[in-house]
Amino acid sequence: MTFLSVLAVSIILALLGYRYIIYPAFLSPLSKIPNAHFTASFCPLWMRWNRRGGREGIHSIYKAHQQKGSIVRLGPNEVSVASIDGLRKVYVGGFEKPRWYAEQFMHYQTPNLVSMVSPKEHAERRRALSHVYSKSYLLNSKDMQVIATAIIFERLLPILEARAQGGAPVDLYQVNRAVGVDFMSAYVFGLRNSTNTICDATLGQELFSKIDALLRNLSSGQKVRQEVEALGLRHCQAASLLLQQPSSPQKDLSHLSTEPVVFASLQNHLPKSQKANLAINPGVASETLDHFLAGSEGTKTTLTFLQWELSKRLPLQARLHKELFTLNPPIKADFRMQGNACGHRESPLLPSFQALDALPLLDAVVQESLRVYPASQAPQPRVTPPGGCTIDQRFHVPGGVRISTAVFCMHRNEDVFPDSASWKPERWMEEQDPARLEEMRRWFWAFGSGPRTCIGRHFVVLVMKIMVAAIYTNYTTSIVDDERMEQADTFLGHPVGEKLMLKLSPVQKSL
Ligand code: HEM
Repeated sequence: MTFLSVLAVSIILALLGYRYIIYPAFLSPLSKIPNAHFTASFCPLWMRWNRRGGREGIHSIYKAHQQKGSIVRLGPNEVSVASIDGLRKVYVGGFEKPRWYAEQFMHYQTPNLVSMVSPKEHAERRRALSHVYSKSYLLNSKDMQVIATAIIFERLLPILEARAQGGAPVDLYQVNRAVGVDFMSAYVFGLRNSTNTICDATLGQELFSKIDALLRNLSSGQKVRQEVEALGLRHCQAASLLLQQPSSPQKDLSHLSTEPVVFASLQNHLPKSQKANLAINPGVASETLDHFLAGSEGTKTTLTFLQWELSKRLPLQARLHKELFTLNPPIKADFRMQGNACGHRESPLLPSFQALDALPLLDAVVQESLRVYPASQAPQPRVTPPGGCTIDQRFHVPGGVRISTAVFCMHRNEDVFPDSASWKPERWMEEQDPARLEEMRRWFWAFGSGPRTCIGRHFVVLVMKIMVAAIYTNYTTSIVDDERMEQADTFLGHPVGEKLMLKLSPVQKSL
């Protein structure tokens, strides 16, 4: 080897050393940020190891925050923040999402709210949907009343009642998932076009195994994607037909029907030229399919953990039951069973959603379940803008860096939520200091914040409250089998055992 080639190799090695070790570890502005692991400043392998097999590495990130503060460096070009200032800068500030979202959440090769990158396109879509997902709209929605009446009295309670009478345990994880997707599909596509996975368990199994394969990137992903997209398109076509029919007054439950609320709102916001087109608009198809999938995934995790925690506390169930009986009318399952569990009958009315929403213990139970067991505990990544940003008034993060907050790290802050891993609904009711309560609310981040906050948040909270009220007005629950009830370290953190067997006992007998 000649002197010149040795010199050339040495220069190249020195440049590489500077580029990949010296600069990122000692000279980059990121070098001032504490490293989550001693290799994090120059090597991405630590986080890659933590993320192996689809994991999120959330416990390692949390531990790093506990030891090193509210901002930590996860890799040469990646940081995690867990502070109010961080949330304000990154999420309220509207930093862009990385391409990962588009790859993961696009349907029909067309973006939807979750996967949209362009802020203008995103703002237009939000405008089309904000109204029908707003709290005031949902709490006053006749469609939602009809949907809830049909699902609770026609589908859910007959099945639960049959199980409670027969003493057979119920897998609440499967029930919650079915309730979530049936509610969502009814609100999006109209009650007549909704799935009925509560009553049709075979349909449910088939649908949920496809959704799991799609969302968990199993090898069958491409074929399954086509099948799920075809299903979404069929729902859209049915919703489109429903919109074209003249509406008729509702006489009894067997003829119940509702608007395809979300589908209609999207159609109404299409430009005139596209409205006349009979083919389903791909943007509408992509958006509605995404909500359909969120409906299946969103409610099941938090609700299942909520029921698990309540099942360990009989006195709390008794308090909740008492509160639920103040509703007028209470959601009672006192109907005559007729042959098949899903048969039609004269139905009692539900209480108003405003009254349901105002119940303090119910609210605290749902809020605490969303705090300890949110559907996704994972980091929500963004990319810093070209000028970068300064976090906590101390740390400058340059442009083009992957930056994220994980709800797990916000909700497990011991200074804000003492004994943070414990499920204590009382903390939302018994805190006497308004400043501390306000602080808890500021750190509560189950639905994200800023322009990309969850559009379905008021919808899922309402569905969860209806569901908890329907069950705990009528039954007490106790655990039969809760094997592996810990939350998976994946983007969607379902219970690892994917089941929760509970015994339902009619409430009068046990309280
Ligand atoms: C308990 C259940 C749910 C939880 C905990 C939850 C949580 C979240 C979070 C944290 C985000 C923000 C993600 C980010 O910042 O990148 C989000 C976004 C979103 N969620 Fe939910 N979600 C739930 C259920 C639902 C449901 C049922 C829907 C159906 C409508 C839905 C629709 C969406 C959409 C469309 C976005 C994207 C919003 C945007 O980028 O503008 N979510 N959700």
